[in-house]
Amino acid sequence: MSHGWGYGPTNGPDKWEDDFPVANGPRQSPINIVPKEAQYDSSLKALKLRYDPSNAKGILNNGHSFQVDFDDDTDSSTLTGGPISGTYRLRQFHFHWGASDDRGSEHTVNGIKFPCELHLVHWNTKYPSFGEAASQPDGLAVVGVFLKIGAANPRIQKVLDALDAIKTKGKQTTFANFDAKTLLPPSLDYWTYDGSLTTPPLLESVTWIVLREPISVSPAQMAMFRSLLFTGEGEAPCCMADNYRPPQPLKGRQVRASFK
Ligand SMILES: CCCCNCC(=O)NCCc1ccc(S(N)(=O)=O)cc1
Ligand SMILES: [Zn+2]
Repeated sequence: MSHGWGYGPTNGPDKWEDDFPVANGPRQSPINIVPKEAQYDSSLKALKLRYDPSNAKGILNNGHSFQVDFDDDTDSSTLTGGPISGTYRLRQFHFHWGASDDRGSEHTVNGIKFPCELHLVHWNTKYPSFGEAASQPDGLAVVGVFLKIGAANPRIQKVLDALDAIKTKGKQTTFANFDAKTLLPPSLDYWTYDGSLTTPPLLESVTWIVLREPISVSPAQMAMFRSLLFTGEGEAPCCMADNYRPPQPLKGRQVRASFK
């Protein structure tokens, strides 16, 4: 691919294998989750998410999505329990969404697409850094949360209010004192499976933990996501939307459920 990867007709998910052959690997993400085929595993522990709001650092338009970055120099914002062993540190969260409310999520449930999906990205502290962990089979753990259309979500609004300052690719601004735990639904019931990054480099290093219960977002809030641009300042503007990879072949993987 001569130009960088993206989500357009010439550089989108169907073209990623040109530069990233692992795109056709054995543990690619996302997947379609079929609850009836997920196996309840009583040995799965409850998720333990302990996030320190003071670790929030900044918010960045990276040209593919926007992400809120956290200070991951200490164990003050961590994920433990669930399907993982050891301690994983929160590095960033970001979203994937559609140009209309009928699509946008990466994982699907019984083939159903949600308008948006939140990813909270954590890395295994048995490795020295995120970059190191990202290349290990047990290096990353991403918590996925579906967003469904409903009442406006006051917890997301603080994030959305910052988007005006990062409209174009490469823009970032400070984003302090945010408790990512407030983005989680009441229930932490989850499905889990071994997968990958859903964007290049598509590394097969992610233990996926997808929450069963969605959180709400209003149509007006979805419009704010779509006000961002894929493009940089001074370029012909292209609205940031449909930044999702479609479900990938399961290739024999088992999806486990933490709930009956
Ligand atoms: C200093 C290290 C820089 C690493 N930069 C390169 C890199 O590995 N970036 C990967 C970033 C990423 C991509 C996709 C997801 S998702 N959508 O699967 O949750 C999560 C995180
Ligand atoms: Zn993601």
